[in-house]
Amino acid sequence: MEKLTIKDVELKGKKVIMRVDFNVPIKDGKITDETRIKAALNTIKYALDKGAKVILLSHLGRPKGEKDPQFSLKPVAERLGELLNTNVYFVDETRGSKVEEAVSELKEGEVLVLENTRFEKGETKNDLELAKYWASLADLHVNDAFGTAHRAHASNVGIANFIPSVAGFLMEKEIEFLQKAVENPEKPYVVILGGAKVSDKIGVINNLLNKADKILIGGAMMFTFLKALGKNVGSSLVEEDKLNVAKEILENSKAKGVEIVLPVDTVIAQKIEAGVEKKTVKIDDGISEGWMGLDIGAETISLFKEKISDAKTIVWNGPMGVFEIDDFAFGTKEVAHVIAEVTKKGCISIIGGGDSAAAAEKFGLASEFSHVSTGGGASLEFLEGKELPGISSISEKKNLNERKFILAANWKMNKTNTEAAEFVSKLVGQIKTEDKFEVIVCPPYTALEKVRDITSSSNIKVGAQNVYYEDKGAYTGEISVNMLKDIGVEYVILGHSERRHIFKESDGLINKKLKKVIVSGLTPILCVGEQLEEREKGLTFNVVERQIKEALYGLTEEEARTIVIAYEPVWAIGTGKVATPNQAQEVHEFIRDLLKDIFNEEFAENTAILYGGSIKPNNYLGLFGKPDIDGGLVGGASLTEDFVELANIMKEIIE
Ligand SMILES: Nc1ncnc2c1ncn2[C@@H]1O[C@H](COP(=O)(O)OP(=O)(O)O)[C@@H](O)[C@H]1O
Ligand SMILES: O=C(OP(=O)(O)O)[C@H](O)COP(=O)(O)O
Repeated sequence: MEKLTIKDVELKGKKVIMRVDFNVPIKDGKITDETRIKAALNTIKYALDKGAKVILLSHLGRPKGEKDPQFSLKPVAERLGELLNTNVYFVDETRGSKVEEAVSELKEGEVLVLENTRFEKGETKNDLELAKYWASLADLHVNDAFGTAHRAHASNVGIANFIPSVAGFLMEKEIEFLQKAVENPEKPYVVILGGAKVSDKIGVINNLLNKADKILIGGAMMFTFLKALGKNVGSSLVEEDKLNVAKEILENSKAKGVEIVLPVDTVIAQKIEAGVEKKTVKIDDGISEGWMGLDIGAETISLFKEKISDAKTIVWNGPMGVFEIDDFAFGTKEVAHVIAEVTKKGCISIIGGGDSAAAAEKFGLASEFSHVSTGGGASLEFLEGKELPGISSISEKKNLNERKFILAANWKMNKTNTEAAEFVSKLVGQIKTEDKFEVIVCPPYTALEKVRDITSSSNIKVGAQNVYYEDKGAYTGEISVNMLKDIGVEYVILGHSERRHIFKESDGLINKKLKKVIVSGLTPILCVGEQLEEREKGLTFNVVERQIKEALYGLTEEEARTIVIAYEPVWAIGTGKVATPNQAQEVHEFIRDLLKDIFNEEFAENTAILYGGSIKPNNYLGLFGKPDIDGGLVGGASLTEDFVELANIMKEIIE
């Protein structure tokens, strides 16, 4: 599954709330490394050039949910204006009238920075009320904050519950490079780990043991491994509680045929300070008490160079020594140079880590790498194979050969024949699906034939909103399947919540209707969904499971194969309340797993599961961007030209 990016959506005139990671080091009010600001410029400029009204959100440092001047984004906003060479508005608030006024005055092509998101208590708690507020300021969310992707916060994750969230260019690039390193790295694949803590990197090492050919370990973390091997490491930085873990990793690496390369010499000193006495000792000779290893030695640099020389993929996380002090920067510098050299020969080299990136910048080598990640923790967790919440919350592109996608209109008891003919004639002229998805219009019975006549020259199909299961007879007011087939109807909605709760249709009756529709060669759209009090009692899955099992009772896999399912939470139908994309996805996933249990994996994967309930153009991308939502059963919005906009949204994101 690929993520939707800013390039896949319309921006002109839209209010775009963009989450960036401007968490830059600031000393005495001065930004000491602006890598992260520069990394976001492409996306910001693109949005502005397309005529969007851009509202930037970011955190800075770790204020504890209250205003703290030392963490104000004001200096960042000023620097951004210089880098963009344009006026950047700044509001020293995170919500309220000043924010709303500034947003309302924003013109196309202008940018506004709001104050530090972490001045809000709800930010780090992923408070949905706060997320909903920020979402209310805009039409679209662009997530370009890769460095924050391992955090599930309101401004990068919660917000995606309320408006569509797409990836910015930085996010897209980070995912592309790190995915390559995790999923299908070209070999030989060499991982170089350093930095201060084994505990930070254990997950990476264990995950990469399944992929890497060699893992080179420097930095402070080498001493935990060396001590685990019985070496005397003096007063070097060791994580005593990780000695067994280190032993396990060394054992695992042998079992997996991965070569773990440890330093053979180290530069030692008695203090971490510039200008102190230092010397190089062989690891096998041991380090005296009071001395600590602060860099890898010359022999180790040669050894690492030889191990790196034929690499086709390199991931580097963590400096080889205390690179901030020149006395102990040589190992990091030399390793960076070697990586730059092999990169020139076609190796894919990725730096994943804030300090490693800073080291590359320090030696003027950052541009020599294939990719320098802007996220330390985020790239680490990505390399560990973890799912990052700030990535999974971004809407996904849909792939044509995945399964059938459908946009269905349930007009309910609306539109006379004349109104129906007039409206559907417009739809025929405006809806172009490019064969990417099915469009079905379900008018009242009285308009079925007329609508079928008008749509027969298009690829819009027609469906009924109900049917009876008998072929004919004394069933006043009912319609038979044959009557529908006779006028070219192909789909039938069954079990809609209004049929169930207003007209008291039972699961048993729905089962009979479903069988009749299927045996007659029409396609059923089976509606299921819980009522508010059932959801509040935590019975959603129980209700949906019962409705599906009862409806499918007695049907073989072959007979049920054509079925379409529509999950319509009753509390969201016609109420203006819409299930959040995550709420809907959760139930869709449950339904797909239930179909797997009832029939099999293939059946479940091939069944279209539509969402229904207050779908509107401003929430549809977020819903349809979820992996198990295959389209919509649209009520109110299908009676207006919003329906055309919904079709256009689907066209944009199905590739
Ligand atoms: N031998 C060492 N002894 C003590 N600290 C070290 C040593 N080698 C590296 N470090 C420290 O490790 C820190 C960076 O580690 P880490 O945060 O894991 O890197 P990254 O941010 O790239 O993931 C640096 O501040 C560096 O000074
Ligand atoms: O600097 C960051 O992470 P990193 O130090 O792991 O690169 C991100 O901006 C996240 O900040 P946080 O770790 O305070 O949540």
